[in-house]
Amino acid sequence: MDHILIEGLRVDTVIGVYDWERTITQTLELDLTLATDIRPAAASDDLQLTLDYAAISARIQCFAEAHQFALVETFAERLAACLREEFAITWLRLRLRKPGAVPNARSVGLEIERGERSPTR
Ligand SMILES: Nc1nc2c(c(=O)[nH]1)N=C([C@H](O)[C@@H](O)CO)CN2
Repeated sequence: MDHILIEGLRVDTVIGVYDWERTITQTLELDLTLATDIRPAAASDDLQLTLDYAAISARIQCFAEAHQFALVETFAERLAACLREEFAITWLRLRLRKPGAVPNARSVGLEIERGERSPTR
């Protein structure tokens, strides 16, 4: 299976469990791996036949602006569901980081995988 990658996508959103976090926006950093078969697009040189990483990135920006979750877990789960509904994504891996959330940690966040992987060809 082939993968389309989106790495280091930074989005601003209201997110956090504490009162002070409800009054500000914070930046989340996302890495996505999106399973697809790139061969039809490659054979025809046609964007319509693949996952448009620009359109997906724009949708993620829009999603972040439209929601105000407490937990990064909720953000990740709901975003994964949204992307799978709106794009032809059979499987995805989403890594999400919340920089600066824990002062002495280089990074905190999570990684999820959703959907079914097609058999390896
Ligand atoms: N597993 C999680 N732990 C914590 C979260 C979270 O979303 N998932 N959030 C916080 C706070 O909002 C933190 O980011 C603020 O410093 C704490 N733990």
